Amino acid sequence: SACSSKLAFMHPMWQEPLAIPGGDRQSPIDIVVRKSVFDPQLRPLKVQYDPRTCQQIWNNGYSFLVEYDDTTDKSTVKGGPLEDQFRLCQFHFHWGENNAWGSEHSIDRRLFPAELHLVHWNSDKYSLFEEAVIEENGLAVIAVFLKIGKRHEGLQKLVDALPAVRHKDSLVEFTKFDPSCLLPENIDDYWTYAGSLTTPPLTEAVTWIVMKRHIEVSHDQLAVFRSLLFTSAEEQVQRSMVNNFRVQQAVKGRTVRSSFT
Ligand SMILES: NS(=O)(=O)c1ncc[nH]1
Ligand SMILES: [Zn+2]
Repeated sequence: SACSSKLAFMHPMWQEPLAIPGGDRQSPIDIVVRKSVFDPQLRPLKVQYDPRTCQQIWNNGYSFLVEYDDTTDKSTVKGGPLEDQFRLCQFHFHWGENNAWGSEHSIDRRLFPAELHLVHWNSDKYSLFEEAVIEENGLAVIAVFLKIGKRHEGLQKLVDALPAVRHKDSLVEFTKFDPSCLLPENIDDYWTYAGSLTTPPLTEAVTWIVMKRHIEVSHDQLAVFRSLLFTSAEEQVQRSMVNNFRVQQAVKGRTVRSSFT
């Protein structure tokens, strides 16, 4: 699927572009729990992923992306804060050089060692990711925090494939992976807010759905993430792919809603 290959992940992200589109609903943010507002109208999230739509993993010089076939409505999310049905196009992670930081969002300033993003686009309204990426209600990203703990058996298949995409622009076939194994058992408790992509084009098209419950991965599994490189095989100087998160952005007038009290 072209859902993310066309998105130029400029890096390092810390060279923030001068002009940001709109600029009043940027991501990521710190979620201040006591300022979030419980919304009883938020429905449970309905996630339906088909592992047969899993296609490949590639290193785009910013993160590694697991890409899904998004030409049909086989892997979708709806419900929750979403009015429409959204198609999964890819998932990726953000992580730190150590376990003290790495996530893009934080909860009352608490950072996690890593954060999973499952990226979906509004297939009720648009026919391509590229169309949806510039529209206000075009995208929905589910974020899940990772904590260091017991080994995540479902993640291991992905970890084992990472050495094959060590360098920027490397790609391998990767199939039959069900990303619902990366969701916490309880997906009914989440925060949601209107935000943006955290990598270029930084468009303000995202309904963020940040899970309250985290998942656990082992120290060794996360160490393999850190063995990836930002740089391509040809480059003289190799740079470890770590700290690939964006600086947090101002909340401005936004309200973060919670699906739980
Ligand atoms: N990190 S993010 O999920 O906001 C994203 N997905 C595609 C481009 N940027
Ligand atoms: Zn992301």
